[in-house]
Amino acid sequence: MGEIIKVAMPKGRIYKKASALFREAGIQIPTDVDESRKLVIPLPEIGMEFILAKPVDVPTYVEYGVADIGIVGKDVLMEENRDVYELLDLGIARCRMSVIALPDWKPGIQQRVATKYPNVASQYFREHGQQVEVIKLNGSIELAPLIGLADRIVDMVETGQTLRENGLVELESIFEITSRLVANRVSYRMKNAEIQAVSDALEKVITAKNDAR
Ligand SMILES: Nc1ncnc2c1ncn2[C@@H]1O[C@H](COP(=O)(O)OP(=O)(O)OP(=O)(O)O)[C@@H](O)[C@H]1O
Ligand SMILES: O=P(O)(O)OC[C@H]1O[C@H](OP(=O)(O)OP(=O)(O)O)[C@H](O)[C@@H]1O
Repeated sequence: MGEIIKVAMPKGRIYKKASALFREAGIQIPTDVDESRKLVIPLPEIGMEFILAKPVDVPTYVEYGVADIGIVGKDVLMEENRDVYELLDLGIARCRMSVIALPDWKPGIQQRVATKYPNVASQYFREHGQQVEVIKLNGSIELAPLIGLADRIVDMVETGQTLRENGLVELESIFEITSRLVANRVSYRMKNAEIQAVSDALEKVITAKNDAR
């Protein structure tokens, strides 16, 4: 028997997609974690222990080594800038990070930008030589231009439904987002066989899916 791998799993929309992927890879992880309030879930039968975390905190648990591996969106990795080893692009929870505004938006001096991703937004506007004031929000970002808090927002677009229903337009897509498998750098060395086996099993399923496209 190998060592137990501690896995930081994000609660919410990624969990559902990730659990489906794990199961396709032959790793029978539970699908009903949302129905319980339990946060640490021992799964000795598959050599794992799940830590159910808020998505944005996953890289923190992995960097500090309290989780050996984790699943997290590229958006969070870009924003949090934690020292973790990115093992695999899982290809799930696909969306993009974009700059968004009302259709009549015009460039101006010292504009305000609202976002859940202040580091990503600040870097983007710095690189584009635009001076903006970045305002951090925690959700419903699309509200900000509608009610005059900000001129533009930086947020995720998946289907575009939120934009359409609020009369907003995408000015530019900054980068593509999918969920990633990440590992703690020390764990990756110490529990290499176990972690690599999980990564390989997932990669096989992802490659088969890509080939079928
Ligand atoms: N509309 C979307 N389509 C696809 N993936 C998305 C979408 N929105 C977010 N994601 C991905 O899912 C991750 C988690 O999003 P989710 O909405 O579950 O959590 P959250 O809003 O950060 O957390 P919480 O709801 O607990 O505050 C994001 O970091 C991103 O990678
Ligand atoms: O293009 P769409 O398919 O409409 O998806 C994009 C929306 O999904 C995310 O919001 P989420 O559901 O996480 O809500 P919140 O960030 O406002 O809490 C994102 O912040 C957008 O608002």
